[in-house]
Amino acid sequence: MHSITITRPDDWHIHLRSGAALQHTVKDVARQFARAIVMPNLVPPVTNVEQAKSYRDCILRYKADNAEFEPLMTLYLTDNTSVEDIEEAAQSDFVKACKLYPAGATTNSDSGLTDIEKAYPVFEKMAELGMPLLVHGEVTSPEIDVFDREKVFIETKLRPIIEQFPNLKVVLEHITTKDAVEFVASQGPNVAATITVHHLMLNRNDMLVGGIRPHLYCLPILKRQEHQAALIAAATSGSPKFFLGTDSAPHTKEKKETACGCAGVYTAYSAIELYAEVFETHNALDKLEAFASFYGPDFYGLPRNTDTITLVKESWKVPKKLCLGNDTLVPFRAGETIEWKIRDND
Ligand SMILES: NC(=O)N[C@@H](CC(=O)O)C(=O)O
Ligand SMILES: [Zn+2]
Ligand SMILES: [Zn+2]
Repeated sequence: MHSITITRPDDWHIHLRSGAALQHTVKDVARQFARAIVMPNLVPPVTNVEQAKSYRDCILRYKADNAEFEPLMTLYLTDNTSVEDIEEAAQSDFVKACKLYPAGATTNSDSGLTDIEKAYPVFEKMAELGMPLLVHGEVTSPEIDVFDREKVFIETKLRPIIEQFPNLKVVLEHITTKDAVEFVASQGPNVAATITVHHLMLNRNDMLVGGIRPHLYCLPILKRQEHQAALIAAATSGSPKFFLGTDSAPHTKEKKETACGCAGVYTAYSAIELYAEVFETHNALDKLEAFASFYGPDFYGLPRNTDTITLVKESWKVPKKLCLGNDTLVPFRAGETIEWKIRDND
Protein backbone atom coordinates (compact mmCIF):
# COMPACT_ATOMS: atom_id res chain seq x y z
CA MET A 1 0.00 0.00 0.00
CA HIS A 2 1.19 3.49 -0.85
CA SER A 3 2.16 5.41 2.29
CA ILE A 4 4.32 8.31 3.44
CA THR A 5 5.82 8.97 6.84
CA ILE A 6 6.49 12.56 7.79
CA THR A 7 7.55 14.46 10.90
CA ARG A 8 4.40 15.19 12.91
CA PRO A 9 2.92 18.44 11.56
CA ASP A 10 1.71 21.57 13.38
CA ASP A 11 -1.21 23.83 12.54
CA TRP A 12 -0.13 27.49 12.58
CA HIS A 13 -3.68 28.93 12.51
CA ILE A 14 -6.75 27.35 14.08
CA HIS A 15 -9.97 28.35 15.83
CA LEU A 16 -10.80 25.99 18.69
CA ARG A 17 -13.60 28.18 20.17
CA SER A 18 -14.52 27.83 23.86
CA GLY A 19 -16.89 25.93 26.15
CA ALA A 20 -18.46 22.70 24.98
CA ALA A 21 -17.04 23.07 21.45
CA LEU A 22 -13.57 22.30 22.81
CA GLN A 23 -14.54 18.69 23.41
CA HIS A 24 -14.63 18.21 19.63
CA THR A 25 -12.19 20.75 18.26
CA VAL A 26 -9.32 19.73 20.55
CA LYS A 27 -9.75 16.03 19.77
CA ASP A 28 -9.69 16.70 16.03
CA VAL A 29 -6.58 18.86 16.05
CA ALA A 30 -4.68 16.64 18.50
CA ARG A 31 -5.28 13.55 16.34
CA GLN A 32 -3.03 15.01 13.68
CA PHE A 33 -0.98 17.91 14.96
CA ALA A 34 1.55 18.26 17.78
CA ARG A 35 0.99 21.98 18.22
CA ALA A 36 -1.38 24.64 17.00
CA ILE A 37 -1.44 28.42 17.05
CA VAL A 38 -4.80 29.07 18.69
CA MET A 39 -6.66 32.15 17.49
CA PRO A 40 -7.88 34.54 20.20
CA ASN A 41 -11.19 35.70 18.64
CA LEU A 42 -13.43 34.42 21.42
CA VAL A 43 -16.29 36.45 22.85
CA PRO A 44 -14.87 38.29 24.77
CA PRO A 45 -11.47 38.16 23.03
CA VAL A 46 -8.25 36.89 24.60
CA THR A 47 -6.39 40.14 25.13
CA ASN A 48 -3.90 39.49 27.92
CA VAL A 49 -1.66 36.79 29.36
CA GLU A 50 -4.04 35.96 32.18
CA GLN A 51 -6.89 35.27 29.77
CA ALA A 52 -4.57 33.32 27.49
CA LYS A 53 -3.54 31.18 30.45
CA SER A 54 -7.09 30.34 31.47
CA TYR A 55 -8.06 29.62 27.84
CA ARG A 56 -5.00 27.37 27.53
CA ASP A 57 -5.98 25.52 30.72
CA CYS A 58 -9.50 24.93 29.30
CA ILE A 59 -8.02 23.54 26.07
CA LEU A 60 -5.68 21.22 27.96
CA ARG A 61 -8.60 19.86 29.99
CA TYR A 62 -10.07 18.49 26.76
CA LYS A 63 -6.86 16.88 25.60
CA ALA A 64 -6.85 13.10 26.02
CA ASP A 65 -4.42 12.03 28.74
CA ASN A 66 -2.20 10.18 26.30
CA ALA A 67 -2.26 12.86 23.58
CA GLU A 68 0.72 15.13 23.25
CA PHE A 69 -0.84 18.33 22.07
CA GLU A 70 0.49 21.77 22.88
CA PRO A 71 -1.71 24.80 22.30
CA LEU A 72 0.37 27.86 21.37
CA MET A 73 -1.54 30.89 22.52
CA THR A 74 -2.03 34.30 20.91
CA LEU A 75 -3.20 37.70 22.12
CA TYR A 76 -5.87 39.69 20.30
CA LEU A 77 -4.64 43.24 19.70
CA THR A 78 -7.17 45.95 20.54
CA ASP A 79 -6.95 49.73 20.59
CA ASN A 80 -6.12 49.35 24.29
CA THR A 81 -3.28 46.83 24.04
CA SER A 82 -0.26 48.25 25.82
CA VAL A 83 3.47 47.79 25.50
CA GLU A 84 3.31 46.17 28.96
CA ASP A 85 0.83 43.57 27.64
CA ILE A 86 3.44 42.61 25.03
CA GLU A 87 6.24 42.45 27.58
CA GLU A 88 4.16 40.15 29.78
CA ALA A 89 3.30 37.98 26.83
CA ALA A 90 6.92 37.65 25.81
CA GLN A 91 7.83 36.63 29.37
CA SER A 92 5.25 33.84 29.41
CA ASP A 93 6.28 30.56 27.85
CA PHE A 94 2.94 29.94 26.14
CA VAL A 95 1.97 33.14 24.30
CA LYS A 96 3.73 32.84 20.96
CA ALA A 97 2.23 35.65 18.86
CA CYS A 98 -0.23 38.54 18.69
CA LYS A 99 -3.08 38.82 16.22
CA LEU A 100 -4.10 41.88 14.27
CA TYR A 101 -7.75 41.93 13.25
CA PRO A 102 -8.82 45.12 11.54
CA ALA A 103 -12.05 46.00 13.40
CA GLY A 104 -15.00 44.46 11.57
CA ALA A 105 -12.96 42.37 9.09
CA THR A 106 -14.12 38.90 10.14
CA THR A 107 -15.81 36.74 12.80
CA ASN A 108 -15.57 38.33 16.28
CA SER A 109 -13.30 41.13 15.13
CA ASP A 110 -15.37 43.98 16.59
CA SER A 111 -12.73 44.66 19.23
CA GLY A 112 -9.94 44.72 16.63
CA LEU A 113 -7.81 47.71 15.68
CA THR A 114 -9.73 50.73 14.43
CA ASP A 115 -6.54 52.59 13.46
CA ILE A 116 -3.55 50.38 12.76
CA GLU A 117 -0.99 53.20 13.08
CA LYS A 118 -2.03 53.78 16.68
CA ALA A 119 -0.64 50.31 17.43
CA TYR A 120 2.84 51.17 16.11
CA PRO A 121 4.36 51.43 19.62
CA VAL A 122 3.02 47.93 20.28
CA PHE A 123 4.55 46.65 17.02
CA GLU A 124 7.84 48.28 17.95
CA LYS A 125 7.91 46.35 21.23
CA MET A 126 6.97 43.15 19.41
CA ALA A 127 9.83 43.64 16.95
CA GLU A 128 12.23 44.25 19.84
CA LEU A 129 11.12 41.10 21.67
CA GLY A 130 10.84 38.86 18.58
CA MET A 131 7.09 38.38 19.03
CA PRO A 132 5.43 37.54 15.68
CA LEU A 133 2.55 39.67 14.41
CA LEU A 134 -0.17 37.55 12.79
CA VAL A 135 -2.37 39.45 10.40
CA HIS A 136 -5.89 39.04 9.09
CA GLY A 137 -5.07 41.00 5.97
CA GLU A 138 -8.26 42.56 4.70
CA VAL A 139 -9.38 46.18 4.67
CA THR A 140 -12.89 46.90 5.86
CA SER A 141 -13.83 50.06 3.95
CA PRO A 142 -17.34 49.57 2.56
CA GLU A 143 -16.31 50.94 -0.84
CA ILE A 144 -13.69 48.21 -1.36
CA ASP A 145 -15.04 45.13 -3.10
CA VAL A 146 -14.88 42.02 -0.92
CA PHE A 147 -12.75 40.24 -3.54
CA ASP A 148 -10.16 43.07 -3.46
CA ARG A 149 -9.86 43.49 0.29
CA GLU A 150 -6.68 41.43 0.74
CA LYS A 151 -4.84 43.05 -2.15
CA VAL A 152 -5.74 46.56 -0.94
CA PHE A 153 -4.74 45.70 2.63
CA ILE A 154 -1.29 44.59 1.49
CA GLU A 155 -0.57 47.85 -0.31
CA THR A 156 -2.18 50.31 2.10
CA LYS A 157 -1.60 48.70 5.51
CA LEU A 158 0.85 45.83 5.46
CA ARG A 159 3.60 47.32 3.32
CA PRO A 160 3.86 50.42 5.57
CA ILE A 161 4.02 48.25 8.72
CA ILE A 162 6.86 46.16 7.28
CA GLU A 163 8.72 49.25 6.04
CA GLN A 164 8.42 50.88 9.46
CA PHE A 165 9.44 47.70 11.34
CA PRO A 166 11.86 45.80 9.10
CA ASN A 167 12.73 43.35 11.88
CA LEU A 168 9.16 42.53 12.93
CA LYS A 169 8.20 38.94 12.24
CA VAL A 170 4.94 39.02 10.28
CA VAL A 171 2.69 36.19 9.18
CA LEU A 172 0.07 37.14 6.62
CA GLU A 173 -2.57 34.61 7.57
CA HIS A 174 -4.70 32.49 5.25
CA ILE A 175 -3.53 34.12 2.03
CA THR A 176 -5.92 33.91 -0.91
CA THR A 177 -4.41 35.86 -3.79
CA LYS A 178 -1.56 35.90 -6.27
CA ASP A 179 -0.86 39.40 -4.96
CA ALA A 180 -0.28 38.04 -1.45
CA VAL A 181 2.00 35.27 -2.75
CA GLU A 182 4.07 37.78 -4.72
CA PHE A 183 4.23 40.23 -1.84
CA VAL A 184 5.36 37.65 0.71
CA ALA A 185 7.89 36.16 -1.71
CA SER A 186 9.37 39.61 -2.32
CA GLN A 187 10.00 40.32 1.38
CA GLY A 188 12.78 39.25 3.71
CA PRO A 189 12.78 36.07 5.79
CA ASN A 190 10.85 37.85 8.58
CA VAL A 191 7.69 37.83 6.43
CA ALA A 192 5.79 34.59 5.85
CA ALA A 193 2.27 33.34 5.15
CA THR A 194 -0.03 30.49 6.09
CA ILE A 195 -2.11 28.72 3.46
CA THR A 196 -5.33 26.85 4.19
CA VAL A 197 -6.27 23.60 2.53
CA HIS A 198 -9.62 24.92 1.36
CA HIS A 199 -7.97 27.79 -0.50
CA LEU A 200 -5.66 25.25 -2.17
CA MET A 201 -8.59 23.02 -3.15
CA LEU A 202 -11.21 25.55 -4.16
CA ASN A 203 -11.93 28.72 -6.04
CA ARG A 204 -15.02 30.90 -6.06
CA ASN A 205 -16.72 28.81 -8.75
CA ASP A 206 -16.81 25.91 -6.29
CA MET A 207 -18.78 28.10 -3.90
CA LEU A 208 -21.09 29.82 -6.39
CA VAL A 209 -21.67 27.83 -9.58
CA GLY A 210 -24.77 25.64 -9.67
CA GLY A 211 -26.02 26.93 -6.33
CA ILE A 212 -24.56 28.73 -3.35
CA ARG A 213 -22.66 26.53 -0.89
CA PRO A 214 -22.68 28.25 2.48
CA HIS A 215 -20.25 25.76 4.02
CA LEU A 216 -17.56 27.02 1.64
CA TYR A 217 -18.05 30.64 2.64
CA CYS A 218 -15.06 31.90 4.60
CA LEU A 219 -12.94 35.01 4.94
CA PRO A 220 -10.93 36.00 3.10
CA ILE A 221 -13.46 34.81 0.53
CA LEU A 222 -12.45 32.25 -2.12
CA LYS A 223 -11.00 33.96 -5.18
CA ARG A 224 -10.80 33.15 -8.89
CA GLN A 225 -8.90 30.17 -10.27
CA GLU A 226 -5.69 32.05 -11.14
CA HIS A 227 -5.29 32.94 -7.47
CA GLN A 228 -5.86 29.35 -6.41
CA ALA A 229 -3.14 28.33 -8.87
CA ALA A 230 -0.71 30.85 -7.32
CA LEU A 231 -1.40 29.46 -3.84
CA ILE A 232 -0.78 25.90 -5.02
CA ALA A 233 2.48 26.98 -6.65
CA ALA A 234 3.57 28.73 -3.42
CA ALA A 235 2.66 25.85 -1.10
CA THR A 236 4.43 23.29 -3.27
CA SER A 237 7.40 25.53 -4.14
CA GLY A 238 9.61 24.47 -1.25
CA SER A 239 9.90 28.10 -0.11
CA PRO A 240 10.12 28.34 3.70
CA LYS A 241 7.93 31.46 3.60
CA PHE A 242 4.76 29.44 3.10
CA PHE A 243 3.53 26.97 5.69
CA LEU A 244 0.47 25.13 6.94
CA GLY A 245 -2.33 26.95 8.75
CA THR A 246 -5.78 25.43 8.37
CA ASP A 247 -7.86 28.37 9.63
CA SER A 248 -10.32 25.64 10.60
CA ALA A 249 -13.22 27.71 11.96
CA PRO A 250 -16.31 25.89 13.19
CA HIS A 251 -19.74 27.46 13.10
CA THR A 252 -22.94 25.53 13.80
CA LYS A 253 -24.98 24.16 10.90
CA GLU A 254 -27.71 26.56 11.92
CA LYS A 255 -25.41 29.58 11.66
CA LYS A 256 -24.07 28.48 8.26
CA GLU A 257 -27.33 27.47 6.60
CA THR A 258 -29.22 30.70 7.02
CA ALA A 259 -30.03 33.96 5.23
CA CYS A 260 -26.90 35.64 6.61
CA GLY A 261 -24.39 32.87 7.24
CA CYS A 262 -21.18 33.03 9.25
CA ALA A 263 -17.75 32.85 7.61
CA GLY A 264 -15.60 29.81 8.33
CA VAL A 265 -14.89 26.28 7.10
CA TYR A 266 -14.29 23.35 9.47
CA THR A 267 -11.35 21.44 8.02
CA ALA A 268 -9.81 20.21 11.28
CA TYR A 269 -11.51 16.83 11.11
CA SER A 270 -9.29 15.69 8.24
CA ALA A 271 -6.84 18.51 7.62
CA ILE A 272 -3.53 16.74 7.06
CA GLU A 273 -5.21 14.10 4.91
CA LEU A 274 -6.68 16.86 2.75
CA TYR A 275 -3.32 18.59 2.38
CA ALA A 276 -1.82 15.22 1.34
CA GLU A 277 -4.49 14.94 -1.32
CA VAL A 278 -3.72 18.40 -2.75
CA PHE A 279 0.03 17.85 -2.72
CA GLU A 280 -0.40 14.49 -4.45
CA THR A 281 -2.69 15.99 -7.07
CA HIS A 282 0.06 18.45 -7.92
CA ASN A 283 2.85 15.86 -7.86
CA ALA A 284 4.41 17.45 -4.82
CA LEU A 285 4.03 14.89 -2.04
CA ASP A 286 7.77 15.23 -1.46
CA LYS A 287 7.17 18.87 -0.48
CA LEU A 288 4.44 18.15 2.07
CA GLU A 289 6.67 17.45 5.07
CA ALA A 290 8.56 20.73 4.97
CA PHE A 291 5.37 22.75 4.40
CA ALA A 292 3.49 20.97 7.19
CA SER A 293 6.24 20.26 9.71
CA PHE A 294 9.42 22.30 9.16
CA TYR A 295 8.84 25.84 7.92
CA GLY A 296 6.34 26.82 10.64
CA PRO A 297 8.53 25.98 13.65
CA ASP A 298 11.58 27.36 11.83
CA PHE A 299 9.83 30.70 11.37
CA TYR A 300 8.60 30.85 14.97
CA GLY A 301 12.02 29.80 16.28
CA LEU A 302 10.62 26.64 17.87
CA PRO A 303 12.05 23.13 17.60
CA ARG A 304 10.71 20.82 14.91
CA ASN A 305 8.71 17.86 16.20
CA THR A 306 10.64 14.64 16.58
CA ASP A 307 7.88 12.03 16.22
CA THR A 308 6.20 11.07 12.95
CA ILE A 309 2.83 10.27 11.41
CA THR A 310 2.19 7.87 8.57
CA LEU A 311 -0.38 8.67 5.92
CA VAL A 312 -1.69 5.76 3.88
CA LYS A 313 -3.48 5.89 0.55
CA GLU A 314 -6.79 4.55 1.76
CA SER A 315 -10.18 6.06 1.06
CA TRP A 316 -12.60 6.84 3.85
CA LYS A 317 -15.75 8.87 4.23
CA VAL A 318 -16.08 12.08 6.20
CA PRO A 319 -19.27 11.98 8.31
CA LYS A 320 -22.18 14.11 7.07
CA LYS A 321 -22.39 15.81 10.45
CA LEU A 322 -20.33 16.18 13.59
CA CYS A 323 -21.16 17.46 17.05
CA LEU A 324 -20.10 20.88 18.24
CA GLY A 325 -21.07 20.96 21.90
CA ASN A 326 -24.83 20.45 21.79
CA ASP A 327 -25.02 21.70 18.21
CA THR A 328 -24.42 20.19 14.80
CA LEU A 329 -21.43 20.99 12.63
CA VAL A 330 -21.01 20.21 8.95
CA PRO A 331 -17.33 19.47 8.29
CA PHE A 332 -15.51 20.21 5.03
CA ARG A 333 -16.13 17.37 2.51
CA ALA A 334 -19.11 16.12 4.58
CA GLY A 335 -20.34 12.77 3.25
CA GLU A 336 -17.53 12.66 0.69
CA THR A 337 -14.48 10.48 0.27
CA ILE A 338 -10.91 11.39 1.15
CA GLU A 339 -8.05 9.46 -0.43
CA TRP A 340 -5.51 9.61 2.39
CA LYS A 341 -5.77 8.50 6.00
CA ILE A 342 -3.51 8.78 9.04
CA ARG A 343 -2.50 5.29 10.17
CA ASP A 344 -4.16 4.85 13.56
CA ASN A 345 -1.38 3.13 15.43
CA ASP A 346 1.11 5.96 14.95
N1 LIG B 1 -11.79 32.49 8.41
C1 LIG B 1 -13.07 32.65 8.68
O1 LIG B 1 -13.88 32.70 7.75
N2 LIG B 1 -13.53 32.76 9.95
C2 LIG B 1 -12.76 32.81 11.16
C3 LIG B 1 -12.10 34.13 11.39
C4 LIG B 1 -10.90 34.39 10.52
O2 LIG B 1 -9.90 33.68 10.56
O3 LIG B 1 -10.88 35.39 9.79
C5 LIG B 1 -13.68 32.48 12.34
O4 LIG B 1 -13.29 32.69 13.49
O5 LIG B 1 -14.80 32.00 12.11
ZN1 LIG C 1 -8.79 35.70 9.61
ZN1 LIG D 1 -8.79 32.32 11.23
